[in-house]
Amino acid sequence: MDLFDHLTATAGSHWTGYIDHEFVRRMGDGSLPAPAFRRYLEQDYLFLIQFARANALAVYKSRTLDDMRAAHTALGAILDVELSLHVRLCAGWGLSSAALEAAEEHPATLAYTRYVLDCGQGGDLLDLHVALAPCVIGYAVIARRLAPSCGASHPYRDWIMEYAGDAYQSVAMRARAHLDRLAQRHLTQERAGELEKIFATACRLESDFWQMGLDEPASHA
Ligand SMILES: Cc1ncc(CO)c(N)n1
Repeated sequence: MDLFDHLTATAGSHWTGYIDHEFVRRMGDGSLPAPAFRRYLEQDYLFLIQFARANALAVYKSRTLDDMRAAHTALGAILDVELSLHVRLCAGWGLSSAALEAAEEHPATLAYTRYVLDCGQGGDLLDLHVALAPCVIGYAVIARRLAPSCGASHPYRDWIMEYAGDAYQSVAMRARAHLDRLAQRHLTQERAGELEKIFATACRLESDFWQMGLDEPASHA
């Protein structure tokens, strides 16, 4: 069992509530209303910007070149791949770059992103990577579960295939392996409880992020 398996097991319903959230299920069966998805896409653009900052913080917090390179690679993947794909996906859903730039952060976006940044600022690199694990690795798990039921005309195919595709899956696998290397160096019995709490909190905040899409669908477009 690696650290990620341990964290998902101890997070229990916080983890399953996140990966099995109604938003995810309805995205999977195609019944998610388009305005809910648009709201999610708009806020996820703002999320990704803060997520890039969190990875930049991981570069800064690194004490070894291996850690620094791992965070730098993740930062590059967000800035050069994920954000460009996201902006293109948004355009396909009627959200222009101007609309994305004018969007304001929803409290659920603020809460989640600043929580992750605070874990990194107040803690060390392991705290930060544990706070990031539900995002990076969680999305790979979610998309892999949705992919088999995703036919050619599925409305959310582009999103599902982006995260289920080899490029993203290997980013997530590398993050998972790196998390385990960090744990081997820094995880002590005394720290375990605190890290489990960080992971479970991040899962709850991811669930709130899905819920925001359902509760506050985009009014425009
Ligand atoms: C809210 C959220 N969590 C994780 C990811 C994966 O990068 C994302 N794009 N958005």
